[in-house]
Amino acid sequence: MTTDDSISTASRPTAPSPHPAEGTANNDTRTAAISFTGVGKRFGAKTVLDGLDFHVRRGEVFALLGSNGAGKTTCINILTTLVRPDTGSVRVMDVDVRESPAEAKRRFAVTGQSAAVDSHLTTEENLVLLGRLSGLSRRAAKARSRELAEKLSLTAFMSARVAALSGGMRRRLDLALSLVVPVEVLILDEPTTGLDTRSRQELWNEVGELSRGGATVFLTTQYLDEADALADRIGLLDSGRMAGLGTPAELKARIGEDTVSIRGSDGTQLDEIPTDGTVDGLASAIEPWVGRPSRASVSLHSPSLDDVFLAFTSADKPR
Ligand SMILES: Nc1ncnc2c1ncn2[C@@H]1O[C@H](COP(=O)(O)OP(=O)(O)OP(=O)(O)O)[C@@H](O)[C@H]1O
Repeated sequence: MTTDDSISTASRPTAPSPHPAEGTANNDTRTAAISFTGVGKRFGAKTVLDGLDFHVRRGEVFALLGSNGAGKTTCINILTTLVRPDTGSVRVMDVDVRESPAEAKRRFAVTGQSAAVDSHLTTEENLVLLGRLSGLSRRAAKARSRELAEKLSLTAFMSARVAALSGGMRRRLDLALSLVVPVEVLILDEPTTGLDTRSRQELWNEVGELSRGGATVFLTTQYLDEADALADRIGLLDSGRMAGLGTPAELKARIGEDTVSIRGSDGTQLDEIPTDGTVDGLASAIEPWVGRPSRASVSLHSPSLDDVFLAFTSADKPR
């Protein structure tokens, strides 16, 4: 028997039913790390965010997933006070980002948007400079730089000029820079875009460690495997609304159960039988096929996050 992680178009559920957006789960904004409440944003005639409601719990890793143009960066820009929403409100650790932007900014760090990066300086010089600009003494800034370099495997690159760093090292430096001053909420906008598999894995490990240390992590990504590997909960953004929200397991369970596929020797699908994932369930699903002369093969399919994404978002919706 083979285990098939992919799913054929024929057997993929067309849409989750019902299609609940759990944006109101944990709707007490005082206990949320981040809350979007009724957030709307238009650019010209285009509605990018359409009354968006969701909450990120304190201490969790939350991944916002969406297709190109779904509005992920717009969410980050509103959250980080770069863009004003037309309607609704966004709070970070119970601070309204519009009413008190300076106070909100002290609660979060954003990777990749550190204005202080100077590619002519070395890794260490950049880290120390940011520490000094953030009010640390020279000695404290140096100590913090070394501590972060060790944590993010940057020690061997401390004397390298940033311009000479690889993409993976540059991402790590971005992450280190955002951690110079400890914050409660870490915002990562597509943190591993363009990185190779090993660098992505290493960055995921770092994010996991930060999360275990108590930080709330809010990240956007187009990579389903990234969300699956990292996130406690995932929000699926589609046409400016939260089309689905839950743990990876909840979202997968919502679009359907495991199925057993029976195929003939020429690959034709002969039967597809829902199963509950237990050994007994599998045995009873394949029982009618045992001893048949067709030399049928059997494979088990569990819904993947790709299936979830396809079921909750639609390619033909306007973006
Ligand atoms: N300043 C702007 N002016 C006009 N349109 C904009 C502006 N910023 C974003 N948009 C539009 O809003 C939509 C959402 O963009 P956004 O960058 O938030 O999406 P995204 O989910 O981050 O996409 P991607 O994954 O491609 O980065 C897009 O259609 C984009 O063209």
